[in-house]
Amino acid sequence: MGLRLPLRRSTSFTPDHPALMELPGPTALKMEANVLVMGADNVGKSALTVRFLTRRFIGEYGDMEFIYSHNLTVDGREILLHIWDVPSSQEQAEDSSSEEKRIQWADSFVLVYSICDRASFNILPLKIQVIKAAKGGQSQEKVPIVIVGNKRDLHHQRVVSSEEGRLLALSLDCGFYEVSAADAYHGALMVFHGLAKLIPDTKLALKKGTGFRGIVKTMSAVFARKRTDSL
Ligand SMILES: Nc1nc2c(ncn2[C@@H]2O[C@H](COP(=O)(O)OP(=O)(O)OP(=O)(O)O)[C@@H](O)[C@H]2O)c(=O)[nH]1
Repeated sequence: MGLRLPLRRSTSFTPDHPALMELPGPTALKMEANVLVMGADNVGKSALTVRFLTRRFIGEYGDMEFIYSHNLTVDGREILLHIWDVPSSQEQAEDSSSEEKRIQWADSFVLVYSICDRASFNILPLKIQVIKAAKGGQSQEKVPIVIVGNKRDLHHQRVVSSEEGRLLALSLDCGFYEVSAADAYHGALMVFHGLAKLIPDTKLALKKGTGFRGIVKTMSAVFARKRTDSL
């Protein structure tokens, strides 16, 4: 099977939440960060991402893989987020080294589960352990991770309580949000805004090579070995 690089899309963003109305002053810092959206299949990773980027919920998202670039202003810092949403079908077709390389690419992580799907919640501790092992190493610096319980609108099908989600996040030192990508935009906004707040300036440093060319280069590195294997 041929391998393809994720397409890159840019979106513009005008905050409308009062907390986000802080316009950057002339000395505002411009920074970049890579965000990896992870979780089990069908939990709403694409719905959450697309809701944040476009404010819309379109229902079905297919299997397209994108890196989206999107500006967000947080605490006077203008941050260009590069958000990589990996369809689970893609993940399942890969070996674990691809996931490891994506984790290395990312500075911060959104881990999504569905409140109606216990298994999607149960896999999170292991995923977070893998992320922390790969990113944390010997460093004491906290890895920016938010856990998101999605599909909050389906309360009659709920099998994971809010308390369980909150406790897991607390025990793993992560942010926590419960949202419905289907119902509202602000939950999705709060997820990415909250994540951006967790990213320290040291990780947001103006990194050469995180622009498009850098991403393509990184993606090429991620898939180079597989492409070679498939030749
Ligand atoms: N009721 C409800 N349905 C949702 C919500 N978010 C997503 N969905 C639905 O759940 C299904 C899966 O959503 P996706 O965004 O494609 O999920 P995904 O995690 O990206 O899925 P994969 O492609 O398997 O990785 C779709 O039918 C969505 O319409 C939500 O908040 N509420």
